[in-house]
Amino acid sequence: MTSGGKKQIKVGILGATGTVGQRFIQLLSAHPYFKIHALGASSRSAGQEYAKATKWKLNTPIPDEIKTKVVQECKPTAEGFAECGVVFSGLDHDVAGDIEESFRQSNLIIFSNAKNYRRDPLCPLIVPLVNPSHLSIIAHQKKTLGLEKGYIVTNANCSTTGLVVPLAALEKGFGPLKTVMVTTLQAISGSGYPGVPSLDILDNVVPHIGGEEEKIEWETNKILGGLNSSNTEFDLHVSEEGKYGRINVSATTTRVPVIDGHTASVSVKFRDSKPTIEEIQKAFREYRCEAQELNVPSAPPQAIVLHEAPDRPQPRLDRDLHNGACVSVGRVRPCPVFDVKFICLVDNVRLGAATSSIMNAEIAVEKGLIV
Ligand SMILES: NC(=O)C1=CN([C@@H]2O[C@H](COP(=O)(O)OP(=O)(O)OC[C@H]3O[C@@H](n4cnc5c(N)ncnc54)[C@H](OP(=O)(O)O)[C@@H]3O)[C@@H](O)[C@H]2O)C=CC1
Ligand SMILES: N[C@@H](CC(=O)OP(=O)(O)O)C(=O)O
Repeated sequence: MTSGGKKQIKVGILGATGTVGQRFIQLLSAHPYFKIHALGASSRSAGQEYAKATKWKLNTPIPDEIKTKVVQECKPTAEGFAECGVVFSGLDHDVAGDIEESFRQSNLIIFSNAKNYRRDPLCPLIVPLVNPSHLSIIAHQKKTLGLEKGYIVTNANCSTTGLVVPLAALEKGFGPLKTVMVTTLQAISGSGYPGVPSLDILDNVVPHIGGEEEKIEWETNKILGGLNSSNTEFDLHVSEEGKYGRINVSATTTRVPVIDGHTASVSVKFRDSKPTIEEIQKAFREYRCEAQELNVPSAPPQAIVLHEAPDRPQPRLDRDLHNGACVSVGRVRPCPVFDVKFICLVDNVRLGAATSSIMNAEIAVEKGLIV
């Protein structure tokens, strides 16, 4: 089948019944490059029609052609997966490691939301509005593992995703950063379904999300860092020549009674420069990235939407901008301790998860890594 003159690639979705899986289905149900071919979830869901297996929570209906599709077990040999040109994973991290590896070993291409392979030295950790150049390590991943076709690409933790886009704009405009302090206010949907009990989150703020702070502190440096000249090793933001060093990132993460949309309060110190607030606002406004240059279908017209009003961004008002594929930034102001501080907002299930995986795969198609 073709769409817009291009042959559509059959795709599978692992964890198709979950919070991220549902977004995959919504976003892929009318996609110009990809056509949903196989759905996988746990043995609790396998063998059932999708509409019966899932607790659909989105405000658009389950696409008709998906409703009656039978959910498979997450095995590369299960019906449909072998023909898939890409397999998207929204699997729980407890099971993602082994399942994604079994798909890779079967020479399938995985774009994963789970944390399991983000720190793997062979796997790119890609925020599509920041570092798709890291896809260049794929040849090395396949060669090292002796695989002709299979590989794994990961996308970042959802809060990290919202943070690194404005940080990338700052580094692009004014050179390396030295220190970042970030405090998040994270939506309930970030913990999947059914997630945080209502008696814990209503009328409350929970000042702890297990493992989240360490992920933000570590992932930021892999994403904003580079690859060596032979495309075989990530520098984790430490350049050989000493031009830049690891960014010190300190994160505090909290859960708040918002359904979708992670907000973060960020303070930044530059390593060498001292731009004005107007120059920083201009850098945010004018930030452009490779996904936009390649004009892939999910790339937002603006990677960063800069809000002028003093009470924006807000999750309820701003998370749907550009179909949840951009980062909103506002309240850019001087920081009396560091150099600048601002607020950012990301839709945690779209750009923070499913949209990033899809955009990464679109970029991989454009780079000839998926055929
Ligand atoms: N929600 C978010 O904002 C974000 C989530 N992520 C990551 O994405 C992944 C999915 O998260 P989310 O959608 O929120 O989680 P959910 O809990 O909502 O969904 C989990 C999915 O994993 C499946 N699953 C669970 N156990 C097994 C198993 N043993 N074998 C096969 N499938 C299994 C579930 O199937 P079943 O319905 O049959 O139980 C379900 O489809 C996680 O790794 C998460 O960390 C990343 C960024 C943001
Ligand atoms: N921990 C995130 C969501 C998530 O699953 O993150 P990760 O993919 O990094 O495990 C949240 O609670 O909002």
